[in-house]
Amino acid sequence: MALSGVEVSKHDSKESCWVIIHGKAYDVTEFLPEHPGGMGIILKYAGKDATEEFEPIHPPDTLDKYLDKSKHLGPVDMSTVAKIKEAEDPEEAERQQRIADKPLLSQCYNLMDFESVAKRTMKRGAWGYYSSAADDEITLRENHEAFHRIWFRPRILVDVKKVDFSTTMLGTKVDMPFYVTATALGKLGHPEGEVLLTKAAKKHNVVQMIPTLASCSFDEIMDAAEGDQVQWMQLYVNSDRAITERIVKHAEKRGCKGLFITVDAPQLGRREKDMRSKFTDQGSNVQSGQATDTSQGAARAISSFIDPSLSWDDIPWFKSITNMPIILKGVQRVEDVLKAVEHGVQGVVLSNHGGRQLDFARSGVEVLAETMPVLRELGLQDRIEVFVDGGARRATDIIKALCLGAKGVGIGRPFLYAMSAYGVDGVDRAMQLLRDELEMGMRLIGCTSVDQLNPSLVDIRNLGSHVTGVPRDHLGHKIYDPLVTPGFKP
Ligand SMILES: Cc1cc2c(cc1C)[n+](S(=O)(=O)[O-])c1c(=O)[nH]c(=O)nc-1n2C[C@H](O)[C@H](O)[C@H](O)COP(=O)(O)O
Repeated sequence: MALSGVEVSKHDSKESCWVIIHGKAYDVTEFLPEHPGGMGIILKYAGKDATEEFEPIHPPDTLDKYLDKSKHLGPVDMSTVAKIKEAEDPEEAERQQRIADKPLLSQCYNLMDFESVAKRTMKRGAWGYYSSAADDEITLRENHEAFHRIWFRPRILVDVKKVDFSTTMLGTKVDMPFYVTATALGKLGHPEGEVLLTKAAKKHNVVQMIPTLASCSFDEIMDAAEGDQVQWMQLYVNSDRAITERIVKHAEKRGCKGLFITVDAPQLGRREKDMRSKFTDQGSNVQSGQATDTSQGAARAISSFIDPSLSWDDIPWFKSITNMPIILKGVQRVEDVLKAVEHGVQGVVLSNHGGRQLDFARSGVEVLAETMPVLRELGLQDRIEVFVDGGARRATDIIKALCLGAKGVGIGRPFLYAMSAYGVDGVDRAMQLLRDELEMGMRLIGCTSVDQLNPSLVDIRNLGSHVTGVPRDHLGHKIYDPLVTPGFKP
């Protein structure tokens, strides 16, 4: 016999707290103090239907995995549940209008177009989470700016009739030299979440990296893959190593072809747009003896499990629990690339986490330019695959990175924005646009395959200089220019 909404609504306090998720009631009273996201966010939905809030943040198997079966109270007759009246929210009404007025997908001509549409159409909390970066977001901007300090030295009079930009990454043949990097909480942007990225990656034969903090469950994302589609696993290492071992072994058993251990996030960065979003749940939560300050937005709330003690000493253990290639994601200087070679891992991602961690960390592409000459000098360039991510928005950014020696380039936000604004068709178009740009870029640089891309094709003399130009002389530019100011009488 299904529970009634009235019955559930009686359990709306810390003393007795029931919530409804996907039409079933759960007694979460005892779980409240352990919830990483704090008690407040659950209590806000005590006695009510919390599905909409729950969905983007938690993989579907969360309750089965973490809530004792005795607390699963069974189905609820949803016709008896009072709909949570979202007070008429003028902002939401305007947002819906912007969605209705958004440009046609065919009017998106580059990856930044998707960002522009997503910014106007996404919910504030979701936009805040995806777009945010640490502190003053200097590194976020530098990631893309750095590509602007790399200029091409194209070759001419090369027969570029046939251009092939396929390559291999960790032994997998891919059609294009980029991959879908791990970005958490896909359902914040689209109700179907990361499985849409899986579908688009399959269509364009590029690799998808599955995030630990995906909204979809790991198995859902693996199940969404087709045929011999290759996926990698991104791992945040849990303080409870038994959980980590279980996740890694399961990923290998399911056929993941790479373990990308995130090493730049002993704790998630302070991302102020995220902190200001509605995920900021007031009140704190005592969790295994430590107060969890949930006023740090979604990022902090969902990442308290991450182990800040992770160190080089752990690498032998990882090598003992898996045969997957191990790649360190978030390496930010050549000395650590050399240590990665010493420790016998198969790859590194030169990355600052999309600027979401340490502000003023250098761009991945600048670290790449520092790294590859040293590896070549030591004859180590074939000992390790070097990937880079952060700020890549054009195929020319990808080509620049490959000229400098990258094996492939990870792309994050653009695919999230494309998915959020236009679903799987958006991601498909984004990848198609990159395909078109790659064809043109390779042709105009005078190369017919990625193995021809080399440092002589780029000028990086300015890459390492972070000096900004002379501050723009706005006054002079705009006002004190008598020759062109109409009506000015000298
Ligand atoms: C945009 C974004 C990036 C995240 C990301 C979530 C978002 C919304 N998350 S995070 O919440 O914890 O920070 C992850 C993550 O799960 N794990 C990870 O290794 N990198 C994470 N990253 C970093 C990502 O893998 C790339 O390093 C970064 O996105 C590359 O920069 P662009 O976005 O400019 O392409």
